[in-house]
Amino acid sequence: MMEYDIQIFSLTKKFGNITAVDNLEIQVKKNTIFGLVGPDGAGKTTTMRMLCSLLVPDSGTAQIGSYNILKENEKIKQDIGYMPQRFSLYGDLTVLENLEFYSEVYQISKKERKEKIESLLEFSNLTKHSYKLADQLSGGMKQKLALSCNLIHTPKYLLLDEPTIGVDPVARREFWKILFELREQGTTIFVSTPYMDEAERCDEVGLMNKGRIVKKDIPSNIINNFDKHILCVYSDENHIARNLALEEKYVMDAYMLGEGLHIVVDDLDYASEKLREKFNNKIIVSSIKETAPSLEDVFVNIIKSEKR
Ligand SMILES: Nc1ncnc2c1ncn2[C@@H]1O[C@H](COP(=O)(O)OP(=O)(O)OP(=O)(O)O)[C@@H](O)[C@H]1O
Repeated sequence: MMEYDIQIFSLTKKFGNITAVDNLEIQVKKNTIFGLVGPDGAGKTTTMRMLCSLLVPDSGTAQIGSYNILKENEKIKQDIGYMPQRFSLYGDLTVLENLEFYSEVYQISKKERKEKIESLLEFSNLTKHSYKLADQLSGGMKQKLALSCNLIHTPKYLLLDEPTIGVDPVARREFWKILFELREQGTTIFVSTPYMDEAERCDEVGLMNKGRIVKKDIPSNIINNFDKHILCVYSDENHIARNLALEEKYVMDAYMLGEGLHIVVDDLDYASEKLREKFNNKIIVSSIKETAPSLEDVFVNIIKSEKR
């Protein structure tokens, strides 16, 4: 039996002189969640559109299950659920009517339809909202309905393009609970996300930049293999602290993350002593100490070092 459900081989797509996807190679194991993260314009959407045969690559190919995206594009569509960034729900139709509409699109037989819709409503906690108009749902509920519409034909592979963008953290967590359940049921999920807490929940995560994967591993490995130290500074004037830090040769980078200023260094003891001296009399520092790197720290550093 094949170990991988999604295999991408040297996939490339150009738009004029922009190489949106550049010789991309990714393998996604069966029954796992693969997370794609990266700055705007990295090529995530273009990759997904090629994977579900909505866009023809310039070169390279991909295999989804036993299907090749170039040769069996119609068959692939039956096995894939693809939720684009702007998935269209019909706002003036109810939750139930939206699901009925998509059952029609996917030609689900009348017999199967009722049962499938009921189970999806249940699954996504929308049963008691089924007579609400889609327009009247909260952002989180809209996304759950959109996901349900994409599950109506019981796809084996799910491609989700930033499915929780703009959704509040509690609703995002609930959305991810559904993804975990789908994984339990045997679905392989390829999801892009701008949120690092979501990236950390994936079995494997790929950082994409300028059309290429620049880092790919299980999230804990990415964090543990980071070979620099992070000093976290809390002060009354974080932007001044940042500018002062950036003047120093031994400081590789400094940026705000959450409430604190993160300063990237090689030699922790040397840097913290030097920085204390530098900040002294200029700003009030309430704390300066090492903090464990997060996935976001690692990614910020990789993307910045690529720019340099
Ligand atoms: N149809 C198109 N015509 C021309 N250029 C395009 C087209 N689609 C994408 N691009 C360009 O290709 C690059 C990759 O875009 P893509 O949308 O795949 O990135 P992304 O990582 O999904 O970013 P975002 O998170 O902002 O959607 C960008 O430079 C974009 O401007």
